[in-house]
Amino acid sequence: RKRSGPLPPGPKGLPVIGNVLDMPTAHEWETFATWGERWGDIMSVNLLGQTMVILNSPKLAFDMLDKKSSIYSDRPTLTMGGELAGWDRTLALLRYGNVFRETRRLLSQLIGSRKHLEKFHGHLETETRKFLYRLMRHPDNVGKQVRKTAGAIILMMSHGYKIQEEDDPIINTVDEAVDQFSKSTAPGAFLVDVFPILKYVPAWMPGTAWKQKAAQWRAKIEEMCDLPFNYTKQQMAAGTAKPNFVSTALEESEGLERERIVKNAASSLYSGGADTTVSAICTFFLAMTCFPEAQKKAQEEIDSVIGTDRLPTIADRERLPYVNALCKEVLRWNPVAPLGVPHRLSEDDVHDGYFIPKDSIVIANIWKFLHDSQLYTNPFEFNPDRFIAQPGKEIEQDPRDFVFGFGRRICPGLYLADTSVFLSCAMSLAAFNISKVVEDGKAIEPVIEYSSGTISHPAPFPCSIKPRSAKAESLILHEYAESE
Ligand code: HEM
Repeated sequence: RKRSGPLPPGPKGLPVIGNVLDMPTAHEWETFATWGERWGDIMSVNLLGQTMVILNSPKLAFDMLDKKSSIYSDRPTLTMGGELAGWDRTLALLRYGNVFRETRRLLSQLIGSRKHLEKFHGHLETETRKFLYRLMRHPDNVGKQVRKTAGAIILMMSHGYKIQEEDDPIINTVDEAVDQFSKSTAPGAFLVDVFPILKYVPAWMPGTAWKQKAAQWRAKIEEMCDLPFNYTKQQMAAGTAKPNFVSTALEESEGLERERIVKNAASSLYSGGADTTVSAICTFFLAMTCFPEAQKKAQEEIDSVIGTDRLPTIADRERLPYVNALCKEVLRWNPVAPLGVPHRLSEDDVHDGYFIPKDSIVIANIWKFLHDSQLYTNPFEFNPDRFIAQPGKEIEQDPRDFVFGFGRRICPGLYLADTSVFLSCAMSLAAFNISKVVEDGKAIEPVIEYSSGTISHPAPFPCSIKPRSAKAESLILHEYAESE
């Protein structure tokens, strides 16, 4: 192909394999940020002939992925996670085209703006009150309670499904499937992603255990899509369905192709929404355990604005600037998707004098944007005050401009995510004191450690969660009884 400029700079690779051996295997965002210091904000690597462009500045991400989104909105094909395991039926890995556009249109009708979300405010508040109650009863497993709540919120909206308190079969299936997403799409975990031709190797050949794994994962993903969808169809047939995304979309239009699109769009809501929100809310609990000053300030604000006779609601949001700042800092400090999801360029482009060939994979290093000392003072500190107006100091950039990605691929669940994170943080702060676990008179310092992979989670950490007072405890019980 004729090049109309040089490729963006990057480390010199080896013949044929290019930079395959240079690629980091964990916390890639940190290595990419270090590379950026040497090679610049736009750089590229070559992986067996595949160009991968890494963007280390938000301006470039906006100029390319947002302003030129008509050509930067495809997704790369992932042989293991996408083609073989079957994640390519969900929106996050769907190729750019008509099915993609229709799926985005359907999701946008449901949750595409703050206005759309208003009709779910009551639902979100009720589920978050139940979350407080569950957490009070089982304070030793925050992650499990957060996950159950995210599932309860989304499955009601997507399929009109009310979860069972214990051992819900749909929650169990979708959680198992979602857990496989990061495993099956992890860069470099499977040789077949590097040499797609291997997918034709027969499954009986020795050394092909990964093929059986792909088949098992595929079966689980099918179950994840089918189980809740069949539930909704049965409810529709019996005339007992509560209005939900699937029933509304199927009433709008019929046919097998329509069913397929609606089924996959509905499971994209769960698979895209559950794990991400879970990571953000777990980060909140970790931050509150480690930074009691921020917690105290937020609680003082809630007490003075709302009092202690009720829990905060979405309507209180405007009046709680510090709690809002704290939520922004939760999204910034350790972002849920540090590298977003890779975009793919569908036509040759020239940007800032560099030639970017068609089919290049383009990665926005969101983690770097959020830890850039030109945008954030002491970026590694957890400091909600950076988002509060102070004399002589400008408010720092809203991390929500970055954390949800870019262009036509921007997260379709951003308003739902933003509202869920606010409610969980505000209500938990009003109800609980979150602190370090004390053993033999000594406070256990949590280790702040995050997993690699598309969705990054904090490693399990000890924390103590107790109602702030007897009054807070009876408020949690009362609000739970009301919501049931
Ligand atoms: C704090 C929570 C969340 C964060 C930080 C987050 C972040 C992201 C990011 C960075 C992307 C990739 C954007 C890009 O390619 O440029 C994305 C995509 C996506 N998100 Fe979210 N998300 C969150 C919550 C949610 C929720 C609640 C839902 C649904 C209910 C959702 C559904 C999706 C879907 C379906 C995609 C794929 C979009 C596409 O490929 O067109 N996300 N999200």
